[in-house]
Parts: sequence; C-alpha cells; structure tokens
Amino acid sequence: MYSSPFLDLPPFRAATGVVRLPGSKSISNRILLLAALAAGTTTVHDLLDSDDTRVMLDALRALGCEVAQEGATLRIHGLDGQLRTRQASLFMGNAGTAMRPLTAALALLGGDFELHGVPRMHERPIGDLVDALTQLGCRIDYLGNPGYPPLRIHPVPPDMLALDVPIRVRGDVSSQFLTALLLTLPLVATRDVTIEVVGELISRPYIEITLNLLARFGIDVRREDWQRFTIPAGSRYRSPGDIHVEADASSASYFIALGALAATGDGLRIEGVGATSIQGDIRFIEAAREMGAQVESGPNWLRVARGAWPLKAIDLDANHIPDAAMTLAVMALYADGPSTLRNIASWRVKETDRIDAMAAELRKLGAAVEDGPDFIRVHPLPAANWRAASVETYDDHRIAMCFSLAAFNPAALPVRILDPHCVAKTFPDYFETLFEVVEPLDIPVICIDGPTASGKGTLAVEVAHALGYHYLDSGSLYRVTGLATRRAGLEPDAANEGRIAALAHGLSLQFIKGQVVLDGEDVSDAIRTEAAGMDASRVSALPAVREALLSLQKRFRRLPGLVADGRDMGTVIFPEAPLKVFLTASAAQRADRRHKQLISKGISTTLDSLRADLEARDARDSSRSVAPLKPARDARRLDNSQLSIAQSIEQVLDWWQDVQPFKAS
Ligand SMILES: Nc1ncnc2c1ncn2[C@@H]1O[C@H](COP(=O)(O)OP(=O)(O)O)[C@@H](O)[C@H]1O
Ligand SMILES: Nc1ccn([C@@H]2O[C@H](COP(=O)(O)OP(=O)(O)O)[C@@H](O)[C@H]2O)c(=O)n1
Repeated sequence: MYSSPFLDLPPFRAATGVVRLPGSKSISNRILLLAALAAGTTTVHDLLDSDDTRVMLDALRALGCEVAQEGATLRIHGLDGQLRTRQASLFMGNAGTAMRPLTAALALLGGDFELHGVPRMHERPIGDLVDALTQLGCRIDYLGNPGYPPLRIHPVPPDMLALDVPIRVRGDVSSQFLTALLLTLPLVATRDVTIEVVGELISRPYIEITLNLLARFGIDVRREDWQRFTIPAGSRYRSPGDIHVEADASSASYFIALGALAATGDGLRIEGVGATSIQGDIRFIEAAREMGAQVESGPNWLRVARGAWPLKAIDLDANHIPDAAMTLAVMALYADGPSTLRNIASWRVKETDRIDAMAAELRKLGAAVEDGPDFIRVHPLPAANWRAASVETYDDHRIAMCFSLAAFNPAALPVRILDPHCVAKTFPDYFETLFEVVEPLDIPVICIDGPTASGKGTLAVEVAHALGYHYLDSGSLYRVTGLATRRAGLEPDAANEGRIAALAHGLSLQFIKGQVVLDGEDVSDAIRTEAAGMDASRVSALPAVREALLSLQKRFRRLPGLVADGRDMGTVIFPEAPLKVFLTASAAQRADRRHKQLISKGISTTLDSLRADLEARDARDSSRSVAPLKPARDARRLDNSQLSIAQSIEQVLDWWQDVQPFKAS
C-alpha cells in the first residue's frame, strides 16, 4: 500500500500476466453482517481486508460478536438475532455498506446507539432509510444535518413495530436503503413483512447480491417485479457453515480495461471472478466488449486481450454498472469518437460527486468533457493534446484506480495520482497488483552519490519514502561482500579478486524491512562498523567484484521507481537517470556525523581515527581505476554541510519536481 502524498505512474506500454483479485467489498460486508446476525458459526473465506470491512468488523465486535481471524479466513460466532451490547458509539468511517445496514439492524434490535463517520459520511444521504424505519416505529434522531449521519438510535420494544403495513422506501437514490431493510427485517419477521419500493429502483444487481446472500443464510425473500419484496413470517438466519467471498467484479473492471487497452499478446488473465458472477458489475464485460475488448471466461477467471484499436466509442445507459462505469469514462479517452454514459445520477452521492470529479480530472488530462445531472460525455484525446496531470482523488478509491489507466497515453507522459492511499477502501494493493502486470516504457531512477558519511543513505531513504519508490543501498552490497570475504578467511585484496567476485556473484542476500540478511542471518550491524566500511572500500576497488554486482543492482529498478545511493549510481549503474545528486559535506562535518552515529549505536571510536579512515576511504574510492567516486557530468551538487536533513530532502524533492512535467496542472 502506498501512503506517500502522491504516486507517479511512469508511462506504460503493455500489459500481460495473471492478476488475483481481492474479495468484493459489497459481498464481504453483507456476509459479515449476516454471519453476525445468524445462529451458528460461519467460516468466511477470502474476505476482503480493507478499510470498509474493518469498519464493519470493529462495529460487530463492539456489539458483542466474537470474531476469530486467521489470515483471510474468519470464524464468526453469530449472535442469533440478540445483541450482547445495548449501548455503543460506532465509527463508520466512509463505509456506506456498514452505515446503512447497521442503522437498520440497530434500530430494529433496540438499544442506545450513536453512528458517525468521517466528514464525507456526514454528507451522504440516509434520510430515505431513516424515513422507512420511522414509519415502522423505530426512533432515530439526526445529530447533525437532517437527512444525514451522524445518527442516534433509541430503543423501541419489538411489539411497538408496525409490521402489518408495507414499509415504503425510495429506490431511486441508492439501492443500499432497500438492501439495509432486506438484510435486517428478518430480525423482526414474526409475520410476513413487506417492503414497497417507491420510484424506479436503481442498481438492481446489488439487490440481486443481497437476495442471493440472504438465501445462503436461510432467508427466501419473495419478490414481485422490483417493486414489492416480502420476508416470510418466521424467517430466521441460519449460518451456511462455510462461505466464500467472490472477488470484486468492480475491481476486475480496471484489469478488464487494462487488457482491452494494452494486452496485445496472450492477454491478461484475471482470477477470482468469472462471467457468471452474482455481481452486477460483471456486466462491465459487455461494455468492454462493445468498446472492442476480447474477453474469454471460465467459472472463476477471465482472459482479456486488446481487440479493436482504437477502442470503439460507446453510448450506454450505465445504471446497471454505476461503479464500474467510471472505468469506461477513462477508456473513452482511447476511443474513436465521443462516448456517453447515461443514467448515472447515483454517481453524485457516492464517495464524492463522481460526475463532477471525473469531469474535472479528465479535463486536467486535456480531454473535452460534457456533463449534466445524470450523464457524462468524454471525447477521445489525441496524442498531441495529452497533458501530464496531478489527478485529485477526492478520497475516492475508484477515481484513483481508473485514472491509473491514463498511464497508457500515447504521449508517453507520466500520471500523478494524489493520495494513492485512498485505494485502501476496497483494494489496498491495487498499485502493487497493477505494477506486476504492466510493462513500463521507463522506470525513473534518482541517483545519490557522494563520499562516506555525507548523508546519502539518510537522504535516499527519505526521498524514496516521499515518492513511494524502492531504495537501493549499493554500499551495503560491497559491505556484505567484504564481510563474506573475511568470513571465507580471505584478505580483501587483488590477489583474491576472482574468489571474491565469485562470492559476490553468489551472495544469498535479502533486504527485509530495513535489515540486511545474509544467508538467513541479520548482518545489519556487522556491516556498519568502520572496519567493515574499509573492507567494503577495498573489495569495491576490484573490477571483477564490481562486475559481479552489476546485474544485482540493476534488478532493484522496479515500478514505480528507485532511489539509489552509492558512488557510481549516476556514472555507471544508471547513467540515464533523470536526476543525479552528488552529495558532499566537509571532511570535518562528515567525521563528526559518523562519530555521533556510531556512538549512538554503542560502537566506540575516536573522532581522529574516524577522520583518518574517512579520508583514506575517500582517496581510494576517488582514485580507483574502475567506477571511481566522482560526480556524473550532469549531476547536481549538494553540499549539505550547512543544511539540516529536512532541508536536504526538500532540495532533492524540489529538483525532482523540476525534472517532472507536472508543473502546469
Ligand atoms: N544534512 C545533514 N545534516 C546533519 N546530519 C546529517 C545530514 N545528513 C545525514 N546526517 C547524519 O549523518 C550520519 C551519516 O549519514 P548516512 O546517511 O549514514 O551517510 P552515508 O550514507 O553518506 O554514509 C547519520 O547519522 C545522519 O543522521
Ligand atoms: N556504489 C558504490 C557504493 C559503495 N561503494 C564502496 O563501498 C563502501 C561502503 O559504501 P557505503 O555507501 O555503505 O559507505 P558509507 O558512505 O555509508 O560510508 C564505500 O567506501 C565504497 O568504496 C562503491 O564502491 N560503490
């Protein structure tokens, strides 16, 4: 998961391989609630681990439900319709799939509860559900604006509920209100309970998921068209024992689109969901096919490849796939004419106003976009008009995910996704998964070279962290080689060059959470002594050793980018890097820094010996025949003798910004 303020996606040119998708959020949270209300223990497999499922689980635990977790498998001991806690204040985050059904469940079960969430949750309407529950006799107060969370729920005796008249609920704003009632009314179904939908029901496929899962838990709802739903008298939730969560069909949409845009070879295989899924968003496949995608499917997999190119423009009533349709809006940039998505008013009341947001961000990329109360029209974007944009994501996971597809732009521009962490709502590893199946045109590298104790490591780690990039501490490879040389009983000099190079070539080395692990042993401290630094400097002067470590270093260059520190990152290993920094500080400063650093680690040493070692190392590193320490011709020099660490970081990030094309947006 990326928690950097932004994530830059370099331009991509192709996609191939296999993607395993996380579980569906809608299915996960419905199953959690049903399992908690049911009699018996339910084992839930492949549950999505995300912000919204965590909100639901925390709430259920707070209500007294016992949950045991082992990896992606949970055992839930159902409450059999009886709360253990009758008073609680519950945080719902921005999880509509927890807020709505829990409001209904708690209002029906009786107790004193307060439900609140993040500020955006307090702007998402819930009045239609509260109205329906109030008709029934439930008592719910608005603690902020009428019609919106936060809410206070008061207890009502079950015999005070008016179950003999149909409960009327609006279906034209969000289908989640109807889902909330369907999921929870079995709690009080001492007689047949009927729900009548007022207005045209939107997002029916989500209701199908609800009915399907209710059936798995022993509740057979009778449905007359999409207007009347009856929960039979005596309905009681029964655990199905084991239940598997299908992968999220909406999440599949990004990879189906990826296949359509860029899988020119064997296609992209998507695992966890197939064309016969119970999720409505699987019908995204039809829209993708209409735009030109080639899609094959099996029971639990899809294979998608590019068909028509450019894609074919589409004019679609997208009411049945509201979430996945956002992906079509980005695909439309690559189409042969303007594409229109209609009947999508529900976009306006999602995590953000998605029509406004999509239009604004597509325009930042350079696209012509028209939009209205319930539609959006996106014009194709020719190569010459693409701009490098910083895409705002509005705390909306789907905006972040669908705009990643803009990285296939024909202008080969990078795309900046702001607050990439928002994908945690449904697909925490979205970008990591994407990076496994795309071929980039280029992977950016920032090189930070310089003499010992100039602060390269400190600076490089922080710059990598700020950008979400990988980090290569090339010095540690030479240090480990020095250590391995000593452990093999060899002197680190030219007489043993071949044997030391062979050792370097065969290093069994791992970098785990900042630790350096050699042959399974944590050697992080052993390689940090000044003696180890001196050995490193000696083995690093041997050309065969440098050669042996070359490909290992290049393998660190992985998406989304790399910050590499050392002596020859900019001159030899990554000479084409767009930013090279040559970091220096006075010898006195460096000796002083190293002294403090070693003392703080409990390693005793004197300033004088350190300074002498450091100058000897500088001299050897600078004068050796292969890859000597020297600034690359195009390196920017940074003398940080008078700078704090924070100032050095800021300077390098500023320089990085200078060489990026994002300034205009
Ligand atoms: N700009 C700076 N100002 C003051 N101290 C610094 C600065 N940069 C790094 N240091 C300190 O100097 C020490 C050596 O830095 P390090 O990153 O290990 O250097 P290198 O990787 O170049 O050998 C560390 O204790 C670090 O905190
Ligand atoms: N890219 C690199 C990195 C380190 N080295 C050598 O490895 C030694 C240890 O590197 P390091 O970066 O861990 O050293 P410090 O700068 O932390 O003292 C240096 O003195 C260099 O001789 C190198 O030759 N080339």
